[in-house]
Amino acid sequence: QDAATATAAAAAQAAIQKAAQRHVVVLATGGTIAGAGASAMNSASYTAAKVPVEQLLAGLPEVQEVARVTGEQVFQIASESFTNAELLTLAKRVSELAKQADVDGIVVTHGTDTMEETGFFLNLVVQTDKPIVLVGSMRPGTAISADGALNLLNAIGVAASGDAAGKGALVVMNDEIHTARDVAKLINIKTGAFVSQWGPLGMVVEGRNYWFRAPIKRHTTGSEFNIDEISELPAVEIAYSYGNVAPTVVEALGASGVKAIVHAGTGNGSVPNRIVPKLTELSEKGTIIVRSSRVPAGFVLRNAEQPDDKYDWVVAHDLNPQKARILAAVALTKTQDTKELQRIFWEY
Ligand SMILES: NC(=O)CC[C@H](N)C(=O)O
Repeated sequence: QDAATATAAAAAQAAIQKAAQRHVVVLATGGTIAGAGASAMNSASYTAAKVPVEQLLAGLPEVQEVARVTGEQVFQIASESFTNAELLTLAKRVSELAKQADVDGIVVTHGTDTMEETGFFLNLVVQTDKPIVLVGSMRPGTAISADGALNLLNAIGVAASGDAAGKGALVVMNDEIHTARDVAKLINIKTGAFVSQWGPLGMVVEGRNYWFRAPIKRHTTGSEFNIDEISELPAVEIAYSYGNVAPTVVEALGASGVKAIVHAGTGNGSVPNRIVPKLTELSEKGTIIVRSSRVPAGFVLRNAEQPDDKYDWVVAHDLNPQKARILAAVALTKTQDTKELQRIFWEY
């Protein structure tokens, strides 16, 4: 028994040492994980995107046991202010690093507000099997029970582990490993903010990954999209529906010349009677209409609630409106054909 225990302990130690030799690059973009508040009591009132990556890593000496880590400050912003320009810059940098033989994994520190959008974008366009792990925090490092340190340590550990390879872009938060494709920020204020409606892929406990499932949708090396060939993203905007919604927003979006409108519909992607003729008019003129839902779980069925075949609309499958925006923009870099766009929405 003792011999077996000693052998297992030695094997675990050897695995840790091997992982510690792996090189993980931390690309820092800002958010609460780099936030600072006035006092330890400030868990929700603070300034995001203050602390530079060197300081984040210096405050976490434990990472040296997990990987050889280098930091790079890409941006220092709150993630609600991300634009397509930041998405492109970041994805191109991730792609470059992934091609380097001396890089084993990439971590992106990010504000939590739009982490699901950036994560899904990287999942779609970076052609690599190396782990890409997004991480953030809900409390700034200055707060009591700040969650950033363990989240970052876990993210670096996942990025350094061989077992995270080939699973696409991941989000590691609150001890859970999620596919960036499924995960969404569904709770604000609380540290358990991120939920995947189809469940997390696994958990990290005491530096070890425990996997329970793998993504089935196309991503990274299985994707037909490549950031190295994308220099611009077309304008795609979201129109939100609710009782008494006026056609003003849809009309303004149409007039602005957007390439696609994601309709964040009610229920199963239902569209108010006043909005339907506005959207059909736009799709007849060539604007792509993607029917999504403001309901955070479930999925939109083609030709249920609205005759998508007749109107030549696309349904967003289970993607929430903000993720549907990302996929529509990426897909439109390759095709304007609605049948092709619908295929892409089923497959990714
Ligand atoms: N918890 C957070 O990271 C939110 C901070 C900020 N709004 C952002 O998304 O960057």
